[in-house]
Amino acid sequence: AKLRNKRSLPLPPGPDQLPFLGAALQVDANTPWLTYAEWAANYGDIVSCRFFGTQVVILNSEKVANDLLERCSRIYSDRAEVSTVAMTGWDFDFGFDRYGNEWRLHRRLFQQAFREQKVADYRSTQRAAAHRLVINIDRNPAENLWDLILLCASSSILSTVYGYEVDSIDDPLFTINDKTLQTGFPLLNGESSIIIDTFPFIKYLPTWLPGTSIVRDAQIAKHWAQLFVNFPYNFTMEKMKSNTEFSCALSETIRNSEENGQAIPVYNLKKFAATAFIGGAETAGTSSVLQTLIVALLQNPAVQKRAHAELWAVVGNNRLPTFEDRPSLPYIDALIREVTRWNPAAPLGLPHVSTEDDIYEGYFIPQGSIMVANTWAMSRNPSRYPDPETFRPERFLTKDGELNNDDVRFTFGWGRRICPGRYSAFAAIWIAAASLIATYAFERAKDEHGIEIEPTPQWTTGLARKPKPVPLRVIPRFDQSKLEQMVKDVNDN
Ligand code: HEM
Repeated sequence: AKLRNKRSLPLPPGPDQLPFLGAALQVDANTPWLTYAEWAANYGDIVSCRFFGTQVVILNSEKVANDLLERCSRIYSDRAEVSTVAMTGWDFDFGFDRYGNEWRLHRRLFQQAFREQKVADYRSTQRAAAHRLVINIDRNPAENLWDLILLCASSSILSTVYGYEVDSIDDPLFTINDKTLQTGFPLLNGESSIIIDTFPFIKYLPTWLPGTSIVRDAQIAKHWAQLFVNFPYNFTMEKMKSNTEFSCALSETIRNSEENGQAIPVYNLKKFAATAFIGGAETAGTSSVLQTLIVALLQNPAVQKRAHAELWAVVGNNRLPTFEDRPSLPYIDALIREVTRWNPAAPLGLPHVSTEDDIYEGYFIPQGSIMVANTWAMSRNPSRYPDPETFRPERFLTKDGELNNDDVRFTFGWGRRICPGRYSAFAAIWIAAASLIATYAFERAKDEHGIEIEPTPQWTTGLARKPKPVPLRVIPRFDQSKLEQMVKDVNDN
């Protein structure tokens, strides 16, 4: 009887539905978060709709997302079955795992390696990657900046996880990383998955038939995904054999588990490590935040000036910033928080799925609902962030210039699924940002008439939102030998 009562309650309000398609045609596929924000204005903080057969619930405020995904995390921590994930070999990423014991094991391994107290161990690695970035910028044309940032993010995480050192864009692992993202990522969106779910027989057709391009593309993506998982893993195994002192997050995990007498299967070890690699290198991660930072600096010269002035006052002109300077540089932290708020790297987070029927504020939320937290709408909440489109790091400072306690946690997800890489991510981003701003000025490019070109990037769409490269000029603040000397000084100390 109780169940019947529940089911007689209304679903949360939402837009009109078409038979079969539901509300699918009303959503702007490039910027769904904007459509959802419009619905929020019409229907409120919790909106329901159907896409094809699937029940979707969109959470537009931090309060509602907290009430459900955080406080009732026990029943809101599953993920959707996205058929293209396995087809592309991207099931190496446990972020896509269904809620259950296997996910729990991966999550536990990950948290041991990336918990808040542990990530201080990775500082020298993160610093080395940031220094390599500023040296590489000196030696490369400005057009390469986006690649060099990706290289910095990948090399930092590769060194942390696998003890693998990448120095240049020519490293084979950098190519594998790049190809994995380029071939896999476009197929992981809802559209490709819906095509396969709606017409599952496509999977079984010979790939030369027209209409099977998704299947063909998925085979290529899978090839790269397998290299992505196996190549660095095999590297670490070889190193561990030849050098008993060799240490990285993966080797530590293996040695700890052997000491506890609970050896972990290779499949799970590979997945734990590859998930850290993909999270650290790209998806929503470090590189897209740094690229967005560059766009923000170009668009807001006064912000760049203030950030550099703070660095100059604290660090001076004879050395590079280090993690020890961090407490004295609150504006740099405020700047990074503002970057993640202003253009959240994952505007709709990563959807959760509910595993039981539930009731919230008189509305029925059926089991199996896809729960989408609209991070974008939360970042535009005018009562918390007045004039939300304006880029203003001061939002995160108190009157006395200290960091306030808004740590933009909502940009990292919710409950049991909250991003477990967030401490490591913020540290890696911090040292890279401080090093970049201390050593270079980023200025707008000029056209042939000497007129500045507006730095308005195109943004990628899909799960992760990041800016495509913008034209710019990169002006060194030090000559090359001085820069190299300062890098050397840090390493010698
Ligand atoms: C600023 C950079 C980053 C942002 C904004 C970010 C954001 C997110 C978000 C929104 C989620 C989904 C959470 C949810 O389901 O509620 C997530 C999940 C995840 N992130 Fe991050 N992330 C970042 C960096 C990283 C890094 C550097 C790593 C790895 C070292 C990482 C590893 C993961 C993993 C493993 C998950 C899946 C967790 C699970 O499903 O249990 N992330 N991240």
